[in-house]
Amino acid sequence: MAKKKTSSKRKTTTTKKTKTPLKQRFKLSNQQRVILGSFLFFLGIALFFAFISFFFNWKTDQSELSEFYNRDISPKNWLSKFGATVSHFFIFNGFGVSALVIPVMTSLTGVYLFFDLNKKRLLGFWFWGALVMLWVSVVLGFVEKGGGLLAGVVGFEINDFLRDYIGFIGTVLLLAFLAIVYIVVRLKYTPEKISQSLRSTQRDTSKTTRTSKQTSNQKDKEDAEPKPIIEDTSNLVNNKTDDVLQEKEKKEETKSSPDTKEINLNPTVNDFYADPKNRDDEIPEKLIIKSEDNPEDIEMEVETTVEEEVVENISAKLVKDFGEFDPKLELGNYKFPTIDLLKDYSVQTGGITIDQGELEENKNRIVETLKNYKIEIAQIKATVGPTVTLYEIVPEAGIRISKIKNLEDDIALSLAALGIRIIAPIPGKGTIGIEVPNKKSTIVSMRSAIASPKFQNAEMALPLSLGKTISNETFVVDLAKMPHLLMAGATGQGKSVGLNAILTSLLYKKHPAEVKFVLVDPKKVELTLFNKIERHYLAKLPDAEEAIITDNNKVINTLNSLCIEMDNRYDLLKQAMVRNITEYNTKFKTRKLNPENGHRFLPYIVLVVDEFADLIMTAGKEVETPIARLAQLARAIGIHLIIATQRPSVNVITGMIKANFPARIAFRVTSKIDSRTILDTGGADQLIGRGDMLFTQGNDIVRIQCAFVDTPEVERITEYIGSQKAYPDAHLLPEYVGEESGTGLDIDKSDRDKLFNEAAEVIVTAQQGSASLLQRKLKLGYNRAGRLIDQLEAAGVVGPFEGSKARQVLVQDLASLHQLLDNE
Ligand SMILES: Nc1ncnc2c1ncn2[C@@H]1O[C@H](COP(=O)(O)OP(=O)(O)OP(=O)(O)O)[C@@H](O)[C@H]1O
Repeated sequence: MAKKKTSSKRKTTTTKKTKTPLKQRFKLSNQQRVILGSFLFFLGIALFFAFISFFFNWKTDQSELSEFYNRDISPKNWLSKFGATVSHFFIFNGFGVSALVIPVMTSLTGVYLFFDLNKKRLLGFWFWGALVMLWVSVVLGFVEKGGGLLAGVVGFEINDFLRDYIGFIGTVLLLAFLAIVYIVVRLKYTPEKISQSLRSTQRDTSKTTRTSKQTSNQKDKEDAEPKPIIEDTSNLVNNKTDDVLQEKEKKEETKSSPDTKEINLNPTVNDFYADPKNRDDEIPEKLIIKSEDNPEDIEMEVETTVEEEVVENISAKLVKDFGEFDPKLELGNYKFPTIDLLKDYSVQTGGITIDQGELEENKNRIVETLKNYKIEIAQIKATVGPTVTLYEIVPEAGIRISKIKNLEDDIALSLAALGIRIIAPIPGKGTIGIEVPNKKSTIVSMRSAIASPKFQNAEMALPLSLGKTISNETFVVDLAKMPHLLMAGATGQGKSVGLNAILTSLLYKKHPAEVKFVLVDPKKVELTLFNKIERHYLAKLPDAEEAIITDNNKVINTLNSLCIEMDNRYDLLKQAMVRNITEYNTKFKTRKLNPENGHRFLPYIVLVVDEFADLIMTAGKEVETPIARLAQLARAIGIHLIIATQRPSVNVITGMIKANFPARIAFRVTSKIDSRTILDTGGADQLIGRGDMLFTQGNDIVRIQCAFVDTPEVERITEYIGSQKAYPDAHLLPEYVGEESGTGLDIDKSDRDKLFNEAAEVIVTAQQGSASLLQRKLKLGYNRAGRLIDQLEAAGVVGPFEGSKARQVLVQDLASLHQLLDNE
């Protein structure tokens, strides 16, 4: 038993193993194909001549067949002994006259192999050819007496056999039946088609007599339909009708094979136009439409155009083979932080409680205060938020809103409460809003902000869950749309918590492959917790030890490096012919961009600067320029800036910065002026602090209670992420060689880099003096490219360093460059 089992097992494995190699073994190389093809073609011709001459010489040659090895005897067959023997075998002993099919098929096989045409079609030819040959020889068996030239032995014997068993009539009927089967299956002729074709032939003949124009004999054959007729001048003329039908039948198969051209014998005009559309991989064909109904018989020549082969085909194939590129694959097992890492503060504070007494009291005070100013109220409505309650007032008819607006400060004073803000009117509504702080404020936990469906279902590039609005709705915005955010607020009002809330939002929603943070923390303590996720989420300069930047000098390098990254990304976008990072990444994911050409998946980069004022004070323009440049240009390529400052004074938030940061968050500030600097309007000075903030994205101002995330929570999250498998290093930004690291202009000619001349040519040709260009073109590291640029400067090819801008190229063209270098 056991033995049997093993043997059967072995059997199955061997068959499995041999299946593919066998197929491969029969796969001919191009050379072999051409050789075998031409051999078969000529063999077919030889056989044809041998067969033909056999009909004349068979009697004399037959007696000499037994003397095959005797060289003195030479048969009369045109192909001598070979011809006589083979013909005798196929014609006399085989199929008689119909054996002529064999040389035809042999030559045809040669042609198919030579041109590497559709093999399935060829097999069809062989199959039907063999059947026709057999059928004809059996039919000829009726007239053959005792085997011979007409039916051959095979035909005669089969005929004889059939007659013995089913008689003469039976044999005739059987053969007739087989003929019908052939016509229907192979030629696809039905009685209607035949009669139609007959009718059209009649009409055609009468027309031919009427007009002497139509003389082509071929037309009769082809005009199978009274509908518009398509004549494929390149193909059809020489095709037999059955070839054509065969092709139609195999339409599906031939579509994929560029060597066959299909034609519909029974086409409608739609078919005609649809066909070329579907076949973008074919050679152009000239088609002529002749309209039967048109008495003048106008010929229209239609040239089908060939669509260029598009790159998409390759990418589609790549996507089919490997699937879409998944940037997350490297950290495929990465787990997003869980919601339970965040604290639920509602347990502590008990959520928002509506104190009816407080509401009533406030209402009365508002009504009374307004009465003092002779403002009658028609209606009042309260919305209780986490920190403030909004009283919406509809004044009596005839009271001008501007009057209330002017009395804003007096009303606030009369209500005698800190944090009162009057919105007159509430945008989009005809009402006036008075925000009064709640006696007992509620903490909006980051947990609730993250868990809210609004955030969870947000389909945004960089969703931020900032907190809750006055009507208790979670406020979610897309940083990518802002596209940069300016944050200001006096010390202790919730800025750092706000930054943490922003970073936490992104950590909960974005995979490490999708977003990278560049963190600048001059205070050195606020963002240190994020060090733990350096190899997951942070980006840094190649030579930086710590990813979080605390040193102001390094900030300048990082900002300039980001500018280089921005330029590089723009170059990539340009090459990919897309307008923004989303389109670029989509194209990259669908494998339409080749990584070998420098293309890569681009993660979003979020630059967070805590304490911008400090930076501006110490570095001034050096910081302002790259920041402004990034703010102006970086939106399309996925670099977004979040800048926080304690001092929203005009020398910190300059006009240039302000103009490029339409989205702003204001925590409580100490003066109306500060509020104006940050928001362009008052209001931030009337906030109550502790995360109470105003957010604007250019138009409306929304009051939000910022989500609260405490240090231990951030620590838990960063630990959770940090303990998982990470990338080998933080995301590396392009190297930036600052001014101070330049080697000066006294570079010795003999110290020049080997690639100096090549680099000079690249720079002069592109008329762009940038190290990153050299990096890309000559595939260099940034340091070497930087050195080359310095040497080029020393040689007078490029101008001096101009901050983040590319250096000026001082040589106009290659001829001047060569002249310059030769004269050195
Ligand atoms: N959203 C909030 N909800 C509740 N309390 C908050 C919120 N934000 C801040 N606070 C409270 O205010 C305190 C100070 O906040 P935070 O450290 O963010 O201020 P800051 O503006 O960054 O101050 P500094 O500029 O001095 O660093 C926190 O410790 C916290 O108690």
